[in-house]
Formats: sequence, structure tokens, C-alpha cells
Amino acid sequence: MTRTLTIRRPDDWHLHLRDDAMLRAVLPETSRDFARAIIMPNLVPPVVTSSDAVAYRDRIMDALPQGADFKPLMTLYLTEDTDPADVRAAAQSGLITAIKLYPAGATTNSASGVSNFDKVRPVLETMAEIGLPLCFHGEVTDPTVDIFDREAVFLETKLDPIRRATPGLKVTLEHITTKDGIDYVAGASGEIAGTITTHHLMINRNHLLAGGIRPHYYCLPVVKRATHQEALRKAATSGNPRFFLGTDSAPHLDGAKESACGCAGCFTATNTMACLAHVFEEENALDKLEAFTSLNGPAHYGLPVNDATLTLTKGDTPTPYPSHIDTPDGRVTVFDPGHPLMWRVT
Ligand SMILES: NC(=O)N[C@@H](CC(=O)O)C(=O)O
Ligand SMILES: [Zn+2]
Ligand SMILES: [Zn+2]
Repeated sequence: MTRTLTIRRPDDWHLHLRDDAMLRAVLPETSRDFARAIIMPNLVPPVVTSSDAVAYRDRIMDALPQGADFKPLMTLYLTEDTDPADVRAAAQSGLITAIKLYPAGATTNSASGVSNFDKVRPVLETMAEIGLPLCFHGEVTDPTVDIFDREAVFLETKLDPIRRATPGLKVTLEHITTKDGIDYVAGASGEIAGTITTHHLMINRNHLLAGGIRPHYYCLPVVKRATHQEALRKAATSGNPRFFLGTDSAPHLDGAKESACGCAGCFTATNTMACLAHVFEEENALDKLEAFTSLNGPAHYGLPVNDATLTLTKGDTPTPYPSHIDTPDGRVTVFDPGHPLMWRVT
């Protein structure tokens, strides 16, 4: 039996495109299905100033396939030296959609992030004043905190105090991986939302670690136990406007992941919509897919929803998708949920 589902064209509210050859290889995987994406600024060196963002946006537009209908929504990487006046000008000109805060050392290319949160207070206050959202990688970096607890501890010791100290600051808690994060976002007062990745809806730490370590399932924040995965699935499929898709599709060359010290990141751009249709059908919530991928994000960011549509079809045979994409420097493995996907974008 064939089934079809037509939704407004989706957006990806958390995406890593990298640069140069990798950018050219991965961008078509996103621009095929997605109308817009919030582009993460964790390049080496990072996208810190408005002129960095202009140059990066131009490189992305230059790498777009002919005829693609895709708009990159740029961000700046918050450092302790970020100039509030530059942030204000970048926001007011429409160049940037958000500022990204990486606690220093929390994840891939986060060395220039924030250690002393007092130093970024003037920027946060400017953001609250002009309504510019802060996207937060929500993990503490204290080496004494267990890596599976770093998101929960962050909520209490960083996020909540910062939000209390900066009333009116609009926050996106990025890539939520715990029930704690879901409960915080669902219950908090003020303007807050959370993104959820494709892969955190499909795998838990057993998939990563039981029966062998699977480096292509390693990302940050690391996948948690099944009860947390369950909370993420319930939140994503609930229709609650505070939760929406941020794939966190984060390509690394296979050699960098299949290594004695492998990089964090899952590359899901290629098959995200097929994966999500699978999850939402399992949760009997296909009618909520559009809210998650196409409606709730624009509402949080104060942007219009897309006019174009995307149609998904469920066939009788597994959906073909490549196991990897090629770049001039090597392969990038595409996320494998571990079972066939029957939905496809048509
Ligand atoms: N999510 C990841 O595991 N990796 C991201 C960084 C990030 O989003 O934290 C990356 O840039 O590779
Ligand atoms: Zn992150
Ligand atoms: Zn990310």
C-alpha cells in the first residue's frame, strides 16, 4: 500500500556545512529537501565577526547547486571578545539569525568558546534588547562531571542562571538529548525552545556501545539511555511548538571518525526526512511531522513558514540512499538507522 504525506518544505535549525571541498560535497544533501538552515559557525577558524559571516555566506551561495532553492541563515560564534556593536549591526542588517554559544571545549572546534560567562554578559544583554536568539550547546565541560550527565548539570548550573540574569533573552537549547532537557524547555517561562536531532530520535547508547563501538553513532551530546530517547520521541511528536528539528548533521571524513580518538558528529542530511517519517509513523504521529520540521522553528525565530511543499511517499520496497558521499579528501558515511526506511521524498 502506498501512502503519501505532503507538508510545507522543512527547515533545518542546526546544521554543519563546513567549508571548501566538504561544503561542496554536503550542501546538495541539505538543499535538496530543506528551504533554510541555521548554519553553525564552528569552522577553523570560527565565524566570529560579521565580516566572517558575510564571507562564509558568500562561499555557501557559491557552492549551491544550480537552481537550488535554499537560504543559509547565518550565525556568529560567541567569544569572550565578541563586540556587542558588531552583533547589533549584523542582526539589524538581517545578516545573522542567531548567535551560537559553545562552552569552551564542549565539542568539535569549540576551543574559542566561552569559559567566563561574565565576559559575554554585555553581548547577551544586547541580544535580549534586540530580540536576537542565542543557540546554546548545552553541556558543561567540567572534567569531573560524567559525560552522560553534562547536559542535565548544564541546565541547572549554566542555562537557568543565565536566563534569570538576562530577562528577555530568547534561547534555543540545541540538540536536546535528555528527559531533563525536554522537561526544562517544556516547563520554563519566557522565550525558549529546543532542537532535537534526527539521530537522537533513532538511537540510544546501546546502539552506540552494545556489541561493538560504532563510531558513526558517536556525537555530542552523546546519545543517552533509552528512557531519554523515549522522552525525545514524545516531545518531537507532541506538536508542542517549543520543539523542532535541528538535524545537527555534522560531517567528518570517515578516517577522522574511525580512529583511536574519533570525532563527534553524525551525518544525517542525506536521509533525514525518510528517517523522521519512519519515527513519526512509529509514534502514530505523522500528522505532527509538519509542525516539527516546518512550522515550529519559523515561529520561534519569527520567520515566515515556507510556501513550497515536500511530499513523502511510503513504498513497499526499502528506500535507496547512498551509504556514503564522496569528497576529494575521502568518504563521509551517511547515518544508518540500522533498519530499512520505507518512506522517501518524492
Ligand atoms: N554534534 C557533534 O557531535 N558535532 C558537531 C559539534 C556540535 O554540534 O556540538 C560538529 O561540529 O562536528
Ligand atoms: Zn553542539
Ligand atoms: Zn552541531
